[in-house]
Amino acid sequence: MTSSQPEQLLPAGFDYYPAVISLEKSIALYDYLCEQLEWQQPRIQVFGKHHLIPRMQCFIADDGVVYSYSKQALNNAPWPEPLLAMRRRLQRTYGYEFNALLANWYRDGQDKMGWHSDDEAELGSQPCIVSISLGASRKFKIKNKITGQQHQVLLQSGSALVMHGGSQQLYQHALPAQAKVSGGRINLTFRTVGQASTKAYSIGHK
Ligand SMILES: O=C(O)CCC(=O)C(=O)O
Ligand SMILES: [Fe+2]
Repeated sequence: MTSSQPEQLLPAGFDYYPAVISLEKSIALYDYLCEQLEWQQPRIQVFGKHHLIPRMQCFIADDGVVYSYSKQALNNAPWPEPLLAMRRRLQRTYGYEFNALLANWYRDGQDKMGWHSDDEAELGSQPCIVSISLGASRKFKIKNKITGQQHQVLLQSGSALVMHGGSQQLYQHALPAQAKVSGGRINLTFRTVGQASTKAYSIGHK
């Protein structure tokens, strides 16, 4: 795990590290997680209509961590050993303790995530979220909530994007569809979720 300076010029609170895992390991982990995680595709309600979310997901968390998705509590999946090892490395590198991990699987370029901030109360006011990318490279967009100014970074396999400080208060982010991308991508977002709150994390994650 590198502790060198982040590469691309992004707004304060977004740090991109292109190669925290070797390409070979990142692809091996992608294949392992595709097969081993219990992927789900929950429904959400947007403007009164029910939709399947446009990606697969799996929520992994310590016992006692409560997470709801559109008012339905999700079961916490257990940590597979390779992700426990990764959590230990990330905790050492970034100095945060993570008790939860939302894994997103974008099966191809049609799968996506809409504009949102990870600003729910149970994440705290200035959360640190470490986002690891495995598989196909995808564009990640960042938008200033007040000025609308946008930034973009290509998230490559084996990279880490660390969101911290005011990144959720001041900006939204999204993973747009990219019709020409045929390969799949898994994204691992390590988080610290408050133990006491039962508020939904993912409302608005269209
Ligand atoms: O797939 C990504 O890189 C973004 C995931 C994300 O924003 C989230 O899980 O909240
Ligand atoms: Fe997010």
